[in-house]
Amino acid sequence: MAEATEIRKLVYLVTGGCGFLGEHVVRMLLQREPRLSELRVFDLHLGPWLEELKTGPVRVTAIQGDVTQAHEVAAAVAGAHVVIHTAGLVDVFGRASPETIYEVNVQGTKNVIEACVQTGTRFLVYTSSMEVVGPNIKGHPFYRGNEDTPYEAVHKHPYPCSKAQAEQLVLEANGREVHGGLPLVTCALRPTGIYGEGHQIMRDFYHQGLRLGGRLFRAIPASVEHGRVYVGNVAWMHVLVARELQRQAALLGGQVYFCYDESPYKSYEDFNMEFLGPCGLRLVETRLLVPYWLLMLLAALNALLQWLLRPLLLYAPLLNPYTLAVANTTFTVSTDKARRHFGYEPLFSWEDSRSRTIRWVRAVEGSAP
Ligand SMILES: NC(=O)C1=CN([C@@H]2O[C@H](COP(=O)(O)OP(=O)(O)OC[C@H]3O[C@@H](n4cnc5c(N)ncnc54)[C@H](O)[C@@H]3O)[C@@H](O)[C@H]2O)C=CC1
Ligand SMILES: CC(C)CCC[C@@H](C)[C@H]1CC[C@H]2[C@@H]3[C@H](O)CC4=CC(=O)CC[C@]4(C)[C@H]3CC[C@]12C
Repeated sequence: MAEATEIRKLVYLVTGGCGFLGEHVVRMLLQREPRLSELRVFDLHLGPWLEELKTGPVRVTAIQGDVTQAHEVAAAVAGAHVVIHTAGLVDVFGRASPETIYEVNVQGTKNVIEACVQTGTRFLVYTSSMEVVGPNIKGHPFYRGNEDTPYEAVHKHPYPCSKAQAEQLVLEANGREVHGGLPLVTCALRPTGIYGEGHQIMRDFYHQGLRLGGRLFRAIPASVEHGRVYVGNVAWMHVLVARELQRQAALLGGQVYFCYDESPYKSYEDFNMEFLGPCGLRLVETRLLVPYWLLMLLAALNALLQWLLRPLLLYAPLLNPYTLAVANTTFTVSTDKARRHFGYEPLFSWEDSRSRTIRWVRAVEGSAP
């Protein structure tokens, strides 16, 4: 017992800790970070599930707050040893304005960095995204690329632009002197498309399939490959990199790492069918019926309708020119940088990730869309 209290001395803060990824990071920290004494969970919207975590040996502090408010962030960061900054506005559908996306993703990240500097917090892990690299607006494929693969990263959409700016801020902050005189140590993780328990878009596809009588219609050629990564492995990578950042600051500081695991490379739709198939949906081949030019036209029409209807209502369908371009461009990563630098191995095998996700989709069955 004395030993346990001696070991438990670290305070971690997870921003966005009630989101899809954030919840997994929070739970993973409680399971796999034995040196944790307090876990602060900061989010705009706190989840009721946090209550059940408050009975364990780690003090779980729920903080309702907004990353765009510098004073709220500084208050939450003060006294924390490590910050894992996953909070972000993930919007590629036009639900939020570009200004709001920048405010949350860029200004929010600036606030987190400044809070670390002001309060003396030394270790910052940022959840970036593969989107900071691509796919680019030209639709160039990124095939089995790694952190050093040259790629023309040209973006226009506010989400990837904001993530790229925020990532750069985090990396540039590495080495800055924090309150107390020691250097800040930062790094960024770049997940590809995350899937697993709690994945809202998977839930939407599932309900859409149910509404269409158990069918989904193929829109994208099966030859277009996407890199996907299981949420539990992304969470595990955050826990591990946060730990190793403290041990190997010189090696890990200022670095970026793609998040990867053993999930197979497949088209976005074929990959989703790995889970939706066993839950009773089937993918109907419609390539001949829906040619790509027609999809582009529909996507452009959706964008126009979104713009025209904006004063009256929010029209934000899944299909728009940006999501179509991303869905239709091969983007896969193949790297071992995280293994070499901090000994990362996926915690969940593909089989395990798949069965956990299927179990979750089955549980979603019957729940309201
Ligand atoms: N979902 C995906 O496939 C990928 C996500 N990411 C990144 O991972 C991070 C987490 O994403 P998800 O869990 O998918 O999204 P999410 O929307 O489920 O979680 C984001 C969390 O941030 C919180 N948040 C948003 N604005 C906030 C604000 N102003 N102040 C405080 N909290 C705020 C939300 O309430 C939410 O709980 C994001 O930074 C995202 O860019 C990166 C790659 C892929
Ligand atoms: C109906 C269309 C033809 C197909 C729609 C699928 C799209 C909604 C999704 C295809 C690829 C997804 C993106 C990709 O996984 C990379 C991402 C990384 C992030 O950081 C955030 C999410 C996303 C942009 C993800 C969003 C949905 C897709 C565009």
